[in-house]
Amino acid sequence: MGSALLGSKLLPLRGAGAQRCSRISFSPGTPSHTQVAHTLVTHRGLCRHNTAEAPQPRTVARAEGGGLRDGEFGARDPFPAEIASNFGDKVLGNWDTSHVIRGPAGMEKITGLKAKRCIPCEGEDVKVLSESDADWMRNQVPGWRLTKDAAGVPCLRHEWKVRNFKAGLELFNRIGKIAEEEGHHPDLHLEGFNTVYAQLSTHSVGGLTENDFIMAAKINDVPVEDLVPKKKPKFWL
Ligand SMILES: C[C@H](O)[C@H](O)[C@H]1CNC2=NC(N)=NC(=O)C2=N1
Repeated sequence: MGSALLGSKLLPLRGAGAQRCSRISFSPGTPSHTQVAHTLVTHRGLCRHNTAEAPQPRTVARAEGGGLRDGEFGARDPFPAEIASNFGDKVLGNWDTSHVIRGPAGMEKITGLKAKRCIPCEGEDVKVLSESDADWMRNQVPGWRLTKDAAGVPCLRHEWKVRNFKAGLELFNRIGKIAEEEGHHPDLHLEGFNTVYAQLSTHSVGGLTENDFIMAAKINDVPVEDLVPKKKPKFWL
């Protein structure tokens, strides 16, 4: 079985029958997706499927410079067996499923919303986002959904089930710490002793701004494993 090196992750490649992989590349995301330099690898080796054949010499994947060669990066070409299996009709998602291409681990620390800081809400640079911009940016804050608050103002909302009331207060504190650092504050609710929800909108302009998405991305990094109910191990008999 061959493998490819992307950043520091080794990706297993499952060949369907013996194939010589010349190059693995990755397809472009949505046009406005920030195309960042990926470590493009070339994989020279034999992607083997049946192990009956004698093992062939396999060169180690070699990482090349971060440039996007030939202007394309995308999923590797499908193997004949994958085409024959009609895999195109069986993949998950609908025609409009938007696939977010993730860069190598750690990249979001230097790009994207998490690396940004909120700007003063009263400044003239604070712009209300259009519905389509808000909808596109929502892709970068998994777990948050676009809705409206009680006053009908567009906002981002995230809900957590916590172990108990005390855990809910602790979650408030962890989120509050970020809000104080950023000078941008969510509305926090703790209901029924174990349901926390946060709503983000920019009150000074009565709508959603980039500040709200920056906060949502940072709140997504808050550790909650010790606050949410322990996952019960599932045993399938
Ligand atoms: C002076 C202070 O920066 C402003 O009042 C900030 C505080 N936090 C804020 N948080 C949110 N969500 N919206 C605001 O308009 C806002 N304004």
